[in-house]
Amino acid sequence: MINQLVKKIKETKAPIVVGLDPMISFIPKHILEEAKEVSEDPLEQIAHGIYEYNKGIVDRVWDLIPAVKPQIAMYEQFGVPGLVAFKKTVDYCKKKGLVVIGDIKRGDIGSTSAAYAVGHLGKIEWNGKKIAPFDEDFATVNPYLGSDGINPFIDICKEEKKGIFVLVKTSNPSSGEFQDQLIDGKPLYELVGEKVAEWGDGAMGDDYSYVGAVVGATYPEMGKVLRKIMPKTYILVPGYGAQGGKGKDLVHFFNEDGLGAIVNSSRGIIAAYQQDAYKQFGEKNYAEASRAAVEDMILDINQALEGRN
Ligand SMILES: O=c1ccn([C@@H]2O[C@H](COP(=O)(O)O)[C@@H](O)[C@H]2O)c(=O)[nH]1
Repeated sequence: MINQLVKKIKETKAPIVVGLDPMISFIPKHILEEAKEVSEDPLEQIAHGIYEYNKGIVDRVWDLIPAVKPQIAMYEQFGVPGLVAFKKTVDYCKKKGLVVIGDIKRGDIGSTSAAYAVGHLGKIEWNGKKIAPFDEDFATVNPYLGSDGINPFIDICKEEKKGIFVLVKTSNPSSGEFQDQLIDGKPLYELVGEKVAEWGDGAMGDDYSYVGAVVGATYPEMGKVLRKIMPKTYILVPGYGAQGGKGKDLVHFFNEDGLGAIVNSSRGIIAAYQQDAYKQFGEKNYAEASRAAVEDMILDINQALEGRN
């Protein structure tokens, strides 16, 4: 799947991911009103609204982008109907030819990690049939439990040609509390980066590894260091837009050939119609506003990359 992701990034010339992190306050009124007709159950109404809202955005941006990143928490909060909306979103995006990164941030003791890996990236066997439960192409993984927690994901990635992005340096303000702690003079995120490169060596695609890394756009200097430590690792870079990251901060996350990183924006794209810059589109045309925001993001990042040469 890493090969497909790289191919799609080259085709679209868009090293970006649209984060599908729906919140009720983002969903236009006309969609929520319509959702009330489909069920008596409030959770099912919300889940229906989420799916229709996502579909509207995906229909207007799929041709511009290589990948989407649905954040499972935004669906899980609405219980089983929410998870059904997550799965329907994954399937719809894949039907549109998009690479799907499930932002699930899992990781546990080996046996439990194996179950997470099967559920999200692998297949179960039942009555002689193989069934892929959630079937994302990539999943985000938390490395805090060490190799035991990561290896089951890597095994499934090799079997299914899928991939993971391991949290290395996260974008949030307090990420340094643990991740920047020095161990024998080295920050923990560097040690994790070294381990990601090592895990990745055993799981190579054509040019990049199935084992990627998450490094926040809000820490560009650390991104520069980590790029060098993990030359064959694709870096998923959240923190653009709503968290303050800008194209000019991100050039060092990329390799010289302009590959090696893919930048996520969620709220900045899917709720663009609520922002001053795109308010003129209006609520009904929310998806058009998202398309304009995607075009602006691609331009911002590509101009920054061209400017460094
Ligand atoms: O370090 C990290 C890891 C993951 N995320 C996730 O990315 C999106 C960001 O959303 P925005 O609306 O673009 O801020 C969200 O799903 C986070 O859980 C991250 O932000 N930082």
